[in-house]
Amino acid sequence: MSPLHIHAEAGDVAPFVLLPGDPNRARLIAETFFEAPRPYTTYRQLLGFSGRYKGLPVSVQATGMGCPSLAIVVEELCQLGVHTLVRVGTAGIIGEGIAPGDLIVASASVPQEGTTRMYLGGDPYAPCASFALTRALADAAGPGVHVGLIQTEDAFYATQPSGVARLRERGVLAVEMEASALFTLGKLRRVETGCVLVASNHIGDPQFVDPDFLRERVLTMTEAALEAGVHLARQKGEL
Ligand SMILES: O=P(O)(O)O[C@H]1O[C@H](CO)[C@@H](O)[C@H]1O
Ligand SMILES: O=c1cc[nH]c(=O)[nH]1
Repeated sequence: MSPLHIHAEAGDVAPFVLLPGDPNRARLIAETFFEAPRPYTTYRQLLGFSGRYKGLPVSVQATGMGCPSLAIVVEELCQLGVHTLVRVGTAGIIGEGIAPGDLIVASASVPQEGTTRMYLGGDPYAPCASFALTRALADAAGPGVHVGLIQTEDAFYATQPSGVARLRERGVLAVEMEASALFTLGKLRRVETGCVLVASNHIGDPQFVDPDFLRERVLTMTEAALEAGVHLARQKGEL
């Protein structure tokens, strides 16, 4: 039976899934990288596509913006039998030395959001990504990648330039809106999770980087995520 929001059956979705927030990015990824891409869900514009990359069965599934939407999508993907979930997102720059377009692999994320709090009944927790997947993402992203702590937030416009120094002092590299709930659900549902991001703006910038440049960097990020999946599948003898 199909879950409530991801209108798909077991077998429609590959065990390895990329998770962009933006549905147009999901389509771009499927059309650019997948052999024989096929859509499996369009409900609420949470677009999902499956195909193959270098022989590896892969899917890309839009999560929408924010942890509540991501959590619905991740729960339902778990019901459909996935084992690895990689967020491929965009993020605002906090860390020194990070430039627009740079890639960031999140090893953990400060859960400045209500979804993780609700799952854990308010208990303190440290949402972190799966180690082997994170290492594979960092290796595939190559020289210049930033690896470390990020922060996940509910309110895009609440973080202002005046708040950057405080987060920077704590070692936060970037802010975005989904990773901590993904990492938390990964632990709760026993699936592997990782996150790679493109730095899309400085905090407080009235605009994101140039759309053509962002598109090019999104494709570079996505290729790294897919290569990490291929690497891990080969390591496990699945490819
Ligand atoms: O580009 P995506 O993956 O949507 O990620 C970032 O962009 C959105 C905000 O513009 C939020 O979802 C944030 O996490
Ligand atoms: O959450 C986000 C995502 C991109 N850029 C930001 O400034 N914040």
